[in-house]
Amino acid sequence: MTNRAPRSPHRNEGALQRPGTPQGSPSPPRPQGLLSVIQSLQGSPGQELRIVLLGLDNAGKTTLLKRLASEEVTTITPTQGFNIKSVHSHGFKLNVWDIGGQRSVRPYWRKYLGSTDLLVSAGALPQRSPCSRQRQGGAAHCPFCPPRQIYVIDSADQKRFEETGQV
Ligand SMILES: Nc1nc2c(ncn2[C@@H]2O[C@H](COP(=O)(O)OP(=O)(O)OP(=O)(O)O)[C@@H](O)[C@H]2O)c(=O)[nH]1
Ligand SMILES: [Mg+2]
Repeated sequence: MTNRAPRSPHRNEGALQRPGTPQGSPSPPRPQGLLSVIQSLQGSPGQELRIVLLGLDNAGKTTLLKRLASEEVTTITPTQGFNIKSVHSHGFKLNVWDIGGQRSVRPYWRKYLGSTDLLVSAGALPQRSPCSRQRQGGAAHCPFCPPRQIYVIDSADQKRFEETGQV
């Protein structure tokens, strides 16, 4: 049994900010959920998409992955490396990579980010992480992993996950 740190405050830290939203200004109404973003992506033949879940430890990535795969979420331990699941949803084959967020794993994040269709950021990413610059303005492109879309999970998403189990 692994001792977990208390829930970290970073779960929702910055999560209300969409990419490029200036700090301090009110968030604009969120026009679409994660499913809508997935549906907006034109996948390869067979509508196969590579989705990477990235975020600090304890942000809820593995929980989200399990919910996507309609699995029980009672036994969740910190992810040491990564988990991958293929989920069929709404005509898409979603290859979802859940990357561990602990500090010891973060140096390896960029190795998982090549050819990514959709990066789902669970809460704020550290300033020096591969994709953090994209979230801060949209102009600077990460040389390692230009995903086609970035979606930042916000508190409304968290609430919806908890209440309905839907993305
Ligand atoms: N209240 C609440 N708790 C959640 C939610 N999602 C996950 N949790 C809990 O938060 C804890 C951490 O969730 P994980 O899914 O393991 O977090 P993670 O981002 O995968 O963490 P690492 O694998 O360490 O990077 C678990 O105890 C979950 O039950 C959520 O939406 N709401
Ligand atoms: Mg995990």
